[in-house]
Amino acid sequence: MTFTLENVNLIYDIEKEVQTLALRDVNLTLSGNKLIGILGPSGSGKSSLLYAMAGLRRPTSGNVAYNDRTYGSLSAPALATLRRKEFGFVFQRHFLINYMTVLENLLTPLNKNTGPVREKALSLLERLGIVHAAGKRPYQLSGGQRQRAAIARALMNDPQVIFGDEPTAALDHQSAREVMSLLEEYTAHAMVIIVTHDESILENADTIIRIWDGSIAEIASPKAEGQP
Ligand SMILES: Nc1ncnc2c1ncn2[C@@H]1O[C@H](COP(=O)(O)OP(=O)(O)OP(=O)(O)O)[C@@H](O)[C@H]1O
Repeated sequence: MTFTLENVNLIYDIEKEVQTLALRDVNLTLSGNKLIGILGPSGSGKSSLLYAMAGLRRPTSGNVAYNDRTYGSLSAPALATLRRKEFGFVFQRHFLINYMTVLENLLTPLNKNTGPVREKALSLLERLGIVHAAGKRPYQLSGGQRQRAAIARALMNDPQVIFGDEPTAALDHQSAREVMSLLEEYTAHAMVIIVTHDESILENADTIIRIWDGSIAEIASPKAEGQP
């Protein structure tokens, strides 16, 4: 899979007196099953970049394309279908539904409760080490367990790309490391893009994009640079 961003600008509150230029003339190409980190200070535009790539925010100008599909030429329902089929999302807050069990939370996005879908959900929970919690409600889990459940839910549709917006921010160091290991493991199947303030969770990243005041300040490939 490949993302191509061309001259992307994103202005919030364009109709208001005070506007924010969150992305400034961003040009970027990303491809392959890699762990990609987006780093930068608070307010620098990290989430805006992630949401523009995920098709959750339309840029004010410029183009974003995923493979051969340019978002600007897709209708809102077509873009929503693309997101549902190809992308998985993990946020800082888990957004699990508290009155449903963990298993039901995994089944809900697919809207199916057939045998094979249940099997898949259970096997994901098994892989993520929380199958014993399948019948529990999210509020009965620890923060780390809830985040694993959120990752399992994001993996239910076999996404080609996983977008994580500060997925470890609410976790202690040990849980954050475990969640990152799971996401790193998933790069065998998909591109994983993580927004974070915390550079330490990106120690195994293939690519690190540093963003500053809405512009890309640097794109580094730490692993490649570390090789002789
Ligand atoms: N919905 C919105 N409406 C208006 N301004 C917004 C909106 N979302 C973000 N902004 C502004 O756009 C700029 C970039 O925000 P963004 O959330 O992309 O930054 P960030 O680097 O992810 O920040 P943080 O690390 O604090 O989450 C900031 O100045 C922010 O105040």
